[in-house]
Amino acid sequence: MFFGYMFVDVMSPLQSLVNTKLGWSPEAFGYYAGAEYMLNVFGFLILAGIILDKMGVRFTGTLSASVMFIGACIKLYAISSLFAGSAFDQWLSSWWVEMPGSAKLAAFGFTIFGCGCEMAGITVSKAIAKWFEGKEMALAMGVEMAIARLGVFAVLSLSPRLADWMGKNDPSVVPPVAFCTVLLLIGLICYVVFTFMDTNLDKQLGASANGEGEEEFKLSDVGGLFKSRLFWIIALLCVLYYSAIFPFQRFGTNMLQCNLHISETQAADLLRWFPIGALCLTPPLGYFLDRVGRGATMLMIGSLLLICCHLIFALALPAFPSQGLALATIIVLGISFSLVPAALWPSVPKVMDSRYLGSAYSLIFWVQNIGLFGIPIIFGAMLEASNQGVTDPTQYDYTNPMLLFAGLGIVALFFAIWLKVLDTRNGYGLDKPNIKSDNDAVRLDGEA
Ligand SMILES: NCCCC[C@H](NC(=O)[C@@H](N)CC(=O)O)C(=O)O
Repeated sequence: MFFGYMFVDVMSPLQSLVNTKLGWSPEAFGYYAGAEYMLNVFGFLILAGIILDKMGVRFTGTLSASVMFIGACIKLYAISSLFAGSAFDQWLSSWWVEMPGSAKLAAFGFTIFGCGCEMAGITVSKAIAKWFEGKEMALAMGVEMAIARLGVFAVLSLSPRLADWMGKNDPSVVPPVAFCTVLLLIGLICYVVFTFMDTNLDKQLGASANGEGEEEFKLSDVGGLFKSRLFWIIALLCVLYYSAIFPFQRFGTNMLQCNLHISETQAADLLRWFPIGALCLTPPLGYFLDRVGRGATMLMIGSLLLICCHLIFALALPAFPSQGLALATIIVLGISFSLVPAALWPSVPKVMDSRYLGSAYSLIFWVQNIGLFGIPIIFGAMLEASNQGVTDPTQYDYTNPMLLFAGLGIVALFFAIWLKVLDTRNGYGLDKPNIKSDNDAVRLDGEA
């Protein structure tokens, strides 16, 4: 997940470079960014859930890491000089001309990568549930997410610098993307190593031949989930919250550059503190959740902080272009980005039957992906509409698109409050600790 998240955001700090070098408009960049989720939105994630439940974490993880690598290779080719000016490029550029050929092919590669990455996301959640059942599951998920955030931090730091690899006078998008593609290959090898460890775990547990697939995926469970009010509250909270987070990560560098009138590298250096805040806080919050609880409250506070931060970016930062204000807001947004993920993902097993937990995760990811696909496109279009006639990509006005993020946060807060009310009324235990008694622990020490 570390290398996967690096690849997801490798182009985020390079928006203006991509604009000048490859001719991608903000709208084209928005389409490219949304492409990661396209096939997932059109049902791939549901299929991924079925594959995961049928084939288990070893097969699905290896498959997803391979798909991520293949998608990355396509994207690398799309932005390279090998593709530029080729007959394929000319043909791709000849239709839907607002979207250059390189952007179309890169978006296609990103779509393939996105299928692998999201499949890996649900597989990792299921693997953690398998390895840490009855133990510190929230802490384990928190550490996994922290490692992923470290990847975002690393890539925001490295990407602009790698772009200058050939010299500051001739920056290029190719070195950072090539670097992250190689990392994905290393990630695939790491997962293959994990499959041997997982086989050993099954042997230790005396599990059946493949030790997996206990939770059969039933289509009727999907129907049941769609009829569940609780499922929709969680899924909608998830999509609204994350739609104001991940797309922000992608456009944030340019937003800071435009508001603060600083270089791309300086802006990326500021933005990288956002995942760092989340990196530091998500594991301790997972630990807290395992032992003390307060998951539903954390979801409310996290949504509230999100709204405040995006309102500051939209309204206060253009009026008071201070790096200090930007940094403080980024850090608070990082705190919000710890509270909600730390509480959200371990809450799902509390309210969903373990029989269809894998399917529940994949369906929540699916609903979430619809937002992650659509919002960057809407955001890019709003940015373009608010900046008619602006040709310099460092002079955009980000007020309206940032207000969109704040609006998403307001609706997310509404769902967080609703969840808290239902939890108080029906006693789902979302505010209760995960670990009831250390004596209940199973799996790692093999004792029931
Ligand atoms: N094991 C993964 C838990 C979910 C982590 C969560 N990621 C997502 O929700 C992804 N579907 C989003 C994406 O890949 O863009 C996170 O907080 O990072």
